[in-house]
Amino acid sequence: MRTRVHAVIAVKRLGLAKSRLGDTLAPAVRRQLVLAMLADTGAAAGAASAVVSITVVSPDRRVRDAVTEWGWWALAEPPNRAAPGVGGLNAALQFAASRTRRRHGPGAILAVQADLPALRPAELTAFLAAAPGGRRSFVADQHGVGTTALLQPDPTGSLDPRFGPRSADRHRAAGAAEPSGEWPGLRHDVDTAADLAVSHRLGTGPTTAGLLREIVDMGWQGPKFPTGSALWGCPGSAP
Ligand SMILES: Nc1nc2c(ncn2[C@@H]2O[C@H](COP(=O)(O)OP(=O)(O)OP(=O)(O)O)[C@@H](O)[C@H]2O)c(=O)[nH]1
Ligand SMILES: C=C(OP(=O)(O)O)C(=O)O
Repeated sequence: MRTRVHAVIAVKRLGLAKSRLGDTLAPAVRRQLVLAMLADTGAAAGAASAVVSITVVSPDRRVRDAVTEWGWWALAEPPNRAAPGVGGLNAALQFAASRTRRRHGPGAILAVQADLPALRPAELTAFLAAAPGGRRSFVADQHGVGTTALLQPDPTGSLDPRFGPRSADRHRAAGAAEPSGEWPGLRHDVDTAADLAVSHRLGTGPTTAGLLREIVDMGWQGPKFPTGSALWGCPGSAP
């Protein structure tokens, strides 16, 4: 597919984000990590040649302030009482897609997860090139279970995101294509400490790398996890 693509990214409240890292990272570090991964993911997505805009939707003002500083468009998420949890993510992405088109006009929409710190622009470019023109396409995560990116190439078509548990199956069942490609950075989202170690090995973008360096300086031993560091909520909980 060769066209201009608008990327949309959703981030929940920093205090709630990446709860599966809660046993490993102190809350302040976890919040920093969420922002660092967002910075690297968005920068890599924006550096892909087809991507012409980045919009981040979040109920958290700190996320929106950071995004504005980085030069992307920050959208406040409307309260979504009808569909909390995962429904909240899909509703947030639909909202961002519709506002993006209202702002920029009709165009292809790419929903990208916010936690792909090892994403390379070339991977996204390869995915976009491999995606067929007439239907939605998605990228399954490293486990083949979740979804890291969903593309609606039709400039006026609904994104119809189905993120959440077993979302790869759900996108497949909804008729989305699954172009093949290795794309390790595009497939490796970070949910757990083990995922973080994998992304670290793949090579993260500069903001996540800088934060990980700081954490190492404070006691993290490379991709292994430290014991006894004040930064880690649960000493010895190595992946
Ligand atoms: N704006 C918005 N983003 C959401 C919402 N729910 C999830 N997200 C984001 O969607 C992305 C994918 O979610 P997950 O990979 O499960 O990340 P997470 O929810 O931070 O991680 P856990 O707390 O460990 O489940 C993350 O960037 C979340 O911040 C929501 O209701 N609104
Ligand atoms: C919401 C999803 O992400 P995760 O599996 O990272 O929670 C998903 O894969 O649809």
